[in-house]
Amino acid sequence: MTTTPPTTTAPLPPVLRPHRIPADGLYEGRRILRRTPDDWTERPYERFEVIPQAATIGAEIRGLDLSRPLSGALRAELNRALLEWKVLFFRAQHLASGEQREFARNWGQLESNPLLARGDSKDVVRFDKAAGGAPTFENVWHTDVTFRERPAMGAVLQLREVPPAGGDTLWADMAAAYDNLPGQIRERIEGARAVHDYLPGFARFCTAAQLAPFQAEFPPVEHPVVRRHPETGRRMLFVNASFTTRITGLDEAASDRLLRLLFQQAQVPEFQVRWRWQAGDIAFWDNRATQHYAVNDYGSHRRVAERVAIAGDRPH
Ligand SMILES: O=C(O)CCC(=O)C(=O)O
Ligand SMILES: [Fe+2]
Repeated sequence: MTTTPPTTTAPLPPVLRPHRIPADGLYEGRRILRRTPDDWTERPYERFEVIPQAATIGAEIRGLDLSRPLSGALRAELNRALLEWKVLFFRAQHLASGEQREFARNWGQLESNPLLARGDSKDVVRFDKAAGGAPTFENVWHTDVTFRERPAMGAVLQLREVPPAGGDTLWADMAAAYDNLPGQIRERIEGARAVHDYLPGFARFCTAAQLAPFQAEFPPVEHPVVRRHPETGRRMLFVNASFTTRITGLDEAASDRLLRLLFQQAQVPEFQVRWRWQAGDIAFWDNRATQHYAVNDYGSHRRVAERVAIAGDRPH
């Protein structure tokens, strides 16, 4: 008598479904992007190659030289990829600072950063601890500048110098984090608001004297705990361990309990992508839909990163 080995027909959980990459190397948009409530479109990308790095977040884009001006069509196609993948990676671009700013300008005004910018350009933040530059937000998950009323829409980061090993960056998908919350928690946070404040996040790197001048410019602000993406309409978890200090209307203990649970949800490995940098690589992320974390595992080696951030709108 022959026995058939047991098989399972159960589908993989949604966040782990593999993407189909056809033999010609062009990714055919398997997933469907919701553009407007009545228009569900599925189109492959036409102008570049998209190599997914994880099921829902992160794609390497091949075949583009970002130092060249973008046509409207190419910008639109890249924006569609950004909305779908939330962080795009481009190898070996080696952009001059001006080129990096020009690329980012295709998405809007650059945001000046009085807290972190050093040197003459107020919109380029250079992370280089060895040279006394801005601290990186290592070991803290965060969405950039949520202590502003209008946090950045996105950011373009280039690694100028990489350590011999380590120094990766992780990004996490806040739509997946929201979608995978238990229903009763989703109900509980619907309509909830939370306070965001730069002080606790920066106090880990800066002295009180360095931070004091910015208190008037950046008073604590309130944002919704769940924000709707302005372009896709998707709901996303919008609290982060670096800047979110309190759920409005809850006492401190209840707020801490709920925030801890939400921070933990935002840090689930299945919602993440990890990029191993080479010098000259660019990462372009949708700051409305993600959090990120720079891994501090390279000892005393040098790692130099430069970032420009694109101005965003008020979360709703
Ligand atoms: O250095 C990194 O990998 C990321 C630093 C960071 O948090 C940022 O550029 O916003
Ligand atoms: Fe950041």
